[in-house]
Amino acid sequence: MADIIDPAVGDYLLTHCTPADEVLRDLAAETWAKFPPGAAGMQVSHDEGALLTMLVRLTGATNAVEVGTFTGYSSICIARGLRPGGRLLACDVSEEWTSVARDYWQRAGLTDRIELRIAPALATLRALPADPVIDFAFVDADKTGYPDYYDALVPRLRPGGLMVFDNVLRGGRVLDPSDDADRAVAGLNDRIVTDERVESVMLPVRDGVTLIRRRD
Ligand SMILES: C[S@@+](CC[C@H](N)C(=O)[O-])C[C@H]1O[C@@H](n2cnc3c(N)ncnc32)[C@H](O)[C@@H]1O
Repeated sequence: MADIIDPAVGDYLLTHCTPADEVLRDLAAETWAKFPPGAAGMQVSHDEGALLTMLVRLTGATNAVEVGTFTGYSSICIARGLRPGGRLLACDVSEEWTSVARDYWQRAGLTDRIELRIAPALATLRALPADPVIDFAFVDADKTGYPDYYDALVPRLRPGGLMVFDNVLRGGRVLDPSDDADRAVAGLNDRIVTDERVESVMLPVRDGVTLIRRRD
């Protein structure tokens, strides 16, 4: 996905947040070595991962959900921010990609914190209890599914809980959507700002992230 800021500034950002540890560096290197750029490029960047860890910590989360795990970078960042005893439910459809994630969860000592559910994420989310008990959710999967993920997650988010949606700018194409994925994300972006259940802010981090907090 095209960066929306000057690449040189993007590189500067990468070197001005808490550095990635060896596990995350090795995971990024293995992902790029093993998969074609079109797939490897799906991985969240290091600065976005650091942002996720910080947001999870600031939320004091113990119960987190991720939609779109791939090889595991963002899941490690989320799981590391959870309070002791916290759990992350990681949703994906790919055994192949998430087998890399499993290896790195092991290396990071996070296997007791992360449960992987291989199934279409919407079915997984809809099967969760309807109670508002989720503290933190990160959505980074198929873009046409974003509106449904939002609708499944908002009622399950506790008051004060936080959701993060990735790629909300679609390389800037939300201004003039050209395909179904662009239209789905642009439509959801418009809907979120009128949803009185939540407050939100869109940040120009990489391809754009929206932070959505359920009102108290
Ligand atoms: C952009 S990647 C996620 C990147 C990941 N957050 C990371 O940091 O590496 C999108 C992932 O969503 C998964 N995905 C696509 N459609 C899905 C669906 N309907 N349900 C669950 N996962 C899906 C893909 O298999 C892929 O691993």
